[in-house]
Amino acid sequence: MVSGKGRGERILVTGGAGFIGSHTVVELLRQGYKVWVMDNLQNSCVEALHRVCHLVGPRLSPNLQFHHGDLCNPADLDRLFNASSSFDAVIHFAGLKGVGDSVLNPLHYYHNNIVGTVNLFQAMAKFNCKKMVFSSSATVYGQPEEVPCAEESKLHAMNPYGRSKLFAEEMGRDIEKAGGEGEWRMIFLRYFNPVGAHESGKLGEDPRGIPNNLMPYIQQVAVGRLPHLNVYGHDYPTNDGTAVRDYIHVMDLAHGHVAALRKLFANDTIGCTAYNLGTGRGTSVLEMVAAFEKASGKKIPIKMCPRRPGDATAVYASTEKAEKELGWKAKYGIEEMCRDQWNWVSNNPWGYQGNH
Ligand SMILES: NC(=O)c1ccc[n+]([C@@H]2O[C@H](COP(=O)([O-])OP(=O)(O)OC[C@H]3O[C@@H](n4cnc5c(N)ncnc54)[C@H](O)[C@@H]3O)[C@@H](O)[C@H]2O)c1
Ligand SMILES: O=c1ccn([C@@H]2O[C@H](COP(=O)(O)OP(=O)(O)O[C@H]3O[C@H](CO)[C@@H](O)[C@H](O)[C@H]3O)[C@@H](O)[C@H]2O)c(=O)[nH]1
Repeated sequence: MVSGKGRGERILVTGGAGFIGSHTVVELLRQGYKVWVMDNLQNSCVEALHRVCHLVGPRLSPNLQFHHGDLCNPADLDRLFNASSSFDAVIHFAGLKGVGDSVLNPLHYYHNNIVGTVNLFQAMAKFNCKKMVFSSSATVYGQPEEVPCAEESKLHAMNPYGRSKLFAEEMGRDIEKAGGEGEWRMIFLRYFNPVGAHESGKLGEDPRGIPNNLMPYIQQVAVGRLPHLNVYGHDYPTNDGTAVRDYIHVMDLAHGHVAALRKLFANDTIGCTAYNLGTGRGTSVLEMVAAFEKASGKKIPIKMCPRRPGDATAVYASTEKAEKELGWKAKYGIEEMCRDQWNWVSNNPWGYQGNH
């Protein structure tokens, strides 16, 4: 069990204006860290960070600095590392995340996610900041041969997005191996399906365009932006025929990042280690729809459709390693995820920027 508050360590958070990043920044500030967000706002807006400041209040908000910059531009990284006299650790969220989009635009994904990560590693090496928490994904398990997915399972990417996560992990392992003992410390957090929102209703997921993922799609149906939910596949060998996933509350993820940071600072033999962040529980698409209807009091019309190519039947996490080594365990269930997601979307039906 790794515990204790941050002692003012200086943390660079790439992609910190995004969905998971903004929720994590709230927790980092509350735990006493000093945070620099670097984001090019290609899938987010600065309003999310204004709200973070509002949530943590005037005492802690001066500990957050925003730097508009692109990881694909090494000069942006150099400027930031120079201006801040380097960092104690980096949490690397920045990346593009659309599975289907990555199949259509592979070069765009490799450029942004791989070149961006190479540049970040180079800046970290140059400025001697060698601790990183990286946003990996359950996507590195591909179509899992066995569930629950354990960290030592075979890794297999099925699309350019997944390959960009797997390559980044492999890159990290190579860099760590090439360094001296204890020189680099890296934790790869493999998230399952992040959903929900901050309990205040001030922060949440605000995707651009038509959402690809289940919960953002449901939330837009609930507020009348979309007419119905397409349920992809109703002939899976599951209890109700729909696919099963491990949904995890974004605030549980935020706490998972704080636990990972503490581990990085406390343990000089961590090397490169991967942890699943999931609940260990599987929920079907129809169960998720029912839970959201209950939380919101809204009917979500559905249309049964064929399976979405590439989707697995059931994916959920083995959670033992994170529990044992990070002292972290998800607290929230699907009721709280749906409650907080509804609170966010009912207060912000058009996201951060109003009616756009
Ligand atoms: N949300 C999920 O379902 C999920 C699941 C598993 C893993 N992940 C990973 O977690 C991370 C965060 O995901 P999210 O859901 O918060 O996504 P998000 O799109 O909301 O946040 C990503 C942020 O990174 C920024 N960004 C992207 N490329 C950048 C670049 N080159 N330079 C600077 N900033 C850049 C974007 O503007 C955005 O603010 C991503 O790496 C994603 O692949 C997400
Ligand atoms: O409109 C929709 C959207 C999704 N689904 C289904 O809902 C389930 C969950 O889908 P989705 O929310 O898209 O998540 P995943 O396909 O499990 O992938 C997410 O979770 C992975 C594991 O973390 C990440 O790697 C991916 O980036 C992220 O998109 C799947 O069975 C989908 O077929 C629908 O039925 N209708």
